[in-house]
Amino acid sequence: MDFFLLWEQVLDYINKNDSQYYQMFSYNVFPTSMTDTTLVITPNKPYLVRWINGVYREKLEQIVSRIAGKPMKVEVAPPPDSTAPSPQMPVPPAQKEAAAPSPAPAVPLPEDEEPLPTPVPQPLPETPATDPFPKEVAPPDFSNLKPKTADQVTLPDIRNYESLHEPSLFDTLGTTVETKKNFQPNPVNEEYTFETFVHGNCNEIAYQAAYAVAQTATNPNQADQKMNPLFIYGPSGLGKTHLLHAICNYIHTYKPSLSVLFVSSETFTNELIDAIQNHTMPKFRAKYRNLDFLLIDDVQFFGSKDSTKMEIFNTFNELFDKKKYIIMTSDRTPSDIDKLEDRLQSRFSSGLVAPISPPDYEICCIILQKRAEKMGITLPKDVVDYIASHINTNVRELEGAFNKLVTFSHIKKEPITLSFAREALKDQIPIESGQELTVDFIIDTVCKYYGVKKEKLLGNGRPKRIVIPRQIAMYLCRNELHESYPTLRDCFKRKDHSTVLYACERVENDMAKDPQTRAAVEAIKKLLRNR
Ligand SMILES: Nc1ncnc2c1ncn2[C@@H]1O[C@H](COP(=O)(O)OP(=O)(O)OP(=O)(O)O)[C@@H](O)[C@H]1O
Repeated sequence: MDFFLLWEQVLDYINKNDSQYYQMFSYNVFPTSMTDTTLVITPNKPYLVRWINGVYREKLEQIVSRIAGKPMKVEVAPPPDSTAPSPQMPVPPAQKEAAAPSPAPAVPLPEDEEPLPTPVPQPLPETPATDPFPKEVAPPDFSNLKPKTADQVTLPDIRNYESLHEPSLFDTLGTTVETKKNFQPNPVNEEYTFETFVHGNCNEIAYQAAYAVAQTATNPNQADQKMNPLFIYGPSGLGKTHLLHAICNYIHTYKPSLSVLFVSSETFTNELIDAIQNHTMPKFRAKYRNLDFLLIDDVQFFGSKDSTKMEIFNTFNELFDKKKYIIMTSDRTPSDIDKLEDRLQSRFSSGLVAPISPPDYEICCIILQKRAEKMGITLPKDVVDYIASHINTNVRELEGAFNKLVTFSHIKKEPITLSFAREALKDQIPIESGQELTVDFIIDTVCKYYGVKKEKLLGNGRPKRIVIPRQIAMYLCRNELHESYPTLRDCFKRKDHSTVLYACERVENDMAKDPQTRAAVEAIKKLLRNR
């Protein structure tokens, strides 16, 4: 069978049976080749490779094998250009008091891509048609929405640097956290909303899904049980807990009458043990089983707690039966949680499993700029670039670096410049790391990337395959090293510094218009960073 036809049938199967994933597969994943035993598929987003391998590959193999009528493997190949980012500025949900916004789709719809043709419907014999997710779901319409007014500018209290760090959400372990309506004090952080969450490739599915789930509070008719439970996973400091807070805040704003409970797995476990010891299980059950939304942070810890597993399972079943939502976060996929028994693993995976990956450079820049904007601080572009290009695996660390910089600048009464930032952040970003970044190193890297000879790049030849790398090398030297135009004129053996100036402007323009140039520059920057 032709692999396109096979893939169409796979999509059709997913549409009927796992419709929460249908859009993601049909818009973002493409079959690329097939042998007798293996179908190779390629997602157009690098994070989907990890997601499919971690969450859905086994299931895909079963589906493909059934359609092909023989055992088949599925191989997930990375997209040809895994470096091209396309982040979006955060789009806030409505601020309207009365009318709540319309629901978001479970997964993002890339603006620049047309949907594939509808798959040929050839259902597998033993697959009952289930309540399919609408095929033509438009992306959320945020066009008439405005961001929240920026808070009053408050400079941090420089006497207490630690207080500048966002409180670690692990600090709340052991405390039951509930929306304002039910408990005092209210530990749900009102700052953590969908509007303050910057989303892009690295977290789009999780963001959209969390937003869609929150919206079911105001649109119960739109509730899609295919997203229940919602399981958000990813490494530390990437905004999983932020999204849980955002859901709580959203419901509190638009539907405060609903009962929402937000706990860490630790709290759940402690309360359960307490209830067993004090013979108060009925009270415990009444608390956990009469909710509209249960949000549990860090469920990876359930794996090691034997005593809780049965209770979790029963709690889940009861909430599911009542069609109440459960949203969980974890640092790994359900199948990677050690010692989590099969039935819990499959419960956790039975809705939408949404990944969050480390942010790319652009997302880090936006987060920094938003933080600065909120504090009324102007952060020079080269400082944003410096921090974002060095600290981009953990948003908590990124924010820590920003807070430290602001504090130091306040204490020393000095403006934030690149050299000030280098000095202030030398513990986080060691200056001596790896090879020194120099004009020569940048030129060598660009030459290597494009496969051109250094003497050609520094020569006077004008073929396009030399001019483009030459201009990109000039742009990178200017942006990464902040060398002056006359210095760069000499380094590049040009007669006039306006050649360098023109090159920098040209590359900047091309990057804005042409994704290929943008991707190339990002790829080279990555090479420079990993030197
Ligand atoms: N995409 C984002 N946009 C804005 N802020 C973010 C984003 N991602 C993370 N943050 C911020 O980073 C900090 C850490 O996020 P959070 O605590 O939600 O991470 P986490 O993934 O739950 O980490 P952990 O697994 O360690 O609990 C918070 O201050 C959060 O607001």
